[in-house]
Amino acid sequence: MVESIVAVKIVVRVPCAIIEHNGKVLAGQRSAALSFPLQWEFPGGKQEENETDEETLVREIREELDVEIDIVQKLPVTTKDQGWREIILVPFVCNLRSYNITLTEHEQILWLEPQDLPSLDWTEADLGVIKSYFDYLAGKR
Ligand SMILES: Nc1nc2c([nH]c(=O)n2[C@@H]2O[C@H](COP(=O)(O)OP(=O)(O)OP(=O)(O)O)[C@@H](O)[C@H]2O)c(=O)[nH]1
Repeated sequence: MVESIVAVKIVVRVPCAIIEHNGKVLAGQRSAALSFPLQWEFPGGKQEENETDEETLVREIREELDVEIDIVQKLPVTTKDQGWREIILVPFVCNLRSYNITLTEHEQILWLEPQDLPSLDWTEADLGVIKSYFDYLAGKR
């Protein structure tokens, strides 16, 4: 008998927010207790069943930062193969409706000038997001 093993890779879609405010961009430091501890990311999270990208994003930002956002622009996705799963990061440029952020998951947040974003230790997938964001900014000039 011939047996075959079919490896099924989990694909996880993760909308994330590039939040702009007064010319700066919000970066979130992941909790020491999570995967990729203390690395930096754009807030967001895994899509749940029957959600659109935008619905996931609004829900995750409420959960993580307790704040409402307006979505300005969807940017090209970045994919990251993590071996057992593939992450599809879906970045959105966003604005804040109010400035009262309460952190529920992140160690800390920083507001950075766009050109200073690469100075942080980002999760690998975010390097593609930062590039997409720089392309977006260049297109606006
Ligand atoms: N929110 C967010 N997640 C990111 C970014 N970059 C990146 O690789 N990810 C990965 O996408 C997944 C998002 O999951 P999550 O935020 O809902 O929850 P989590 O960290 O507990 O997930 P995990 O424990 O499965 O890794 C994580 O594995 C996270 O490491 C990013 O910029 N923002």
